[in-house]
Amino acid sequence: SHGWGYGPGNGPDTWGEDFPIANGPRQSPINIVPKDAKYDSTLKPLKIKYDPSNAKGILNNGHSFQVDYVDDSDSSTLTGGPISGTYRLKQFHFHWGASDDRGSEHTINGIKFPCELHLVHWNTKYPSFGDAASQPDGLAVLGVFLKIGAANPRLQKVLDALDAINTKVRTNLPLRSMQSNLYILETNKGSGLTRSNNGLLLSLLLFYPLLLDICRESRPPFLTLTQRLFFLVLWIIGTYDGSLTTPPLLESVTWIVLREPISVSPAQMAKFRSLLFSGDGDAPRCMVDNYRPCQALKGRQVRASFK
Ligand SMILES: NS(=O)(=O)c1ccc(C(=O)NCc2ccccc2F)cc1
Ligand SMILES: [Zn+2]
Repeated sequence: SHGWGYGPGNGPDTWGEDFPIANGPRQSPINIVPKDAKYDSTLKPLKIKYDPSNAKGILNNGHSFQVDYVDDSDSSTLTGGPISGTYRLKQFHFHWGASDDRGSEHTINGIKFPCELHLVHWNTKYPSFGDAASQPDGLAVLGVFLKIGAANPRLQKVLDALDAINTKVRTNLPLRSMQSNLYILETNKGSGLTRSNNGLLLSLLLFYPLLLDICRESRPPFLTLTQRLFFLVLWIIGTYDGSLTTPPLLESVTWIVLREPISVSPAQMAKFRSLLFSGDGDAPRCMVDNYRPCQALKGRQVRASFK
């Protein structure tokens, strides 16, 4: 039988046949309406710690491409925000459209972004990702929107590796040339950094890509004093209890969607779209529109970390 996918015969509308949870009470993605999100002052600062040496391999799994991480230690973790305990980074991947008017899974006031990055973490109170994936508090996925703008040099390193995984491959390719440099960044919420200090916040956002510096060949430059002084504030536009957005659609994800998008250039989007759903030897099918449409909220509360 043909597996699930995003085509006419096996797309999101057919997933409920093999995965009845597709119509469950906490499915993802959703449309986020900021004015309906509840400001939650108890949300702690999000602490993101990513370690350069953990990037393991890059893989085209026939639905997206993902960069897998070694997750046998707490060297790349997510804590704070709405979650309690420590969640380990397992992999990150993307969803994108055939054109810039669509591609993201979550939407904001119905607006679609051309691409959405998912950083997938699992709760270390469980022995493995597979165990955590079936628990209501097992996973936490950080969702970051990409918007069309200047080319993102950090993203480019990942995209350069795509030539080697143009078609669905089974094994992880070594990422020798893609040692990632991700920084230990404390975020803080209330230290006088209000929305009014736009200047400071704006300059902070210049450092923002550091967080998502998903790979850089050179040795990480030592953070300058000013960088140390900068606390990165990550505004959460919506956090809610949801699910995996692809089969098995397990309802085990605490979603944390960030407000600030990162940039991607049209040429870089073309690179995403050069990937194939198909495997070697199959008729080539461009990997585009690999996003699930928004699902019903079913009474869920969406919380935000800012007014
Ligand atoms: N788009 S997303 O919501 O961020 C998402 C994240 C991870 C998966 C995944 O790991 N699937 C395989 C899988 C699922 C359950 C158990 C083991 C697995 F390998 C699927 C979707
Ligand atoms: Zn995803």
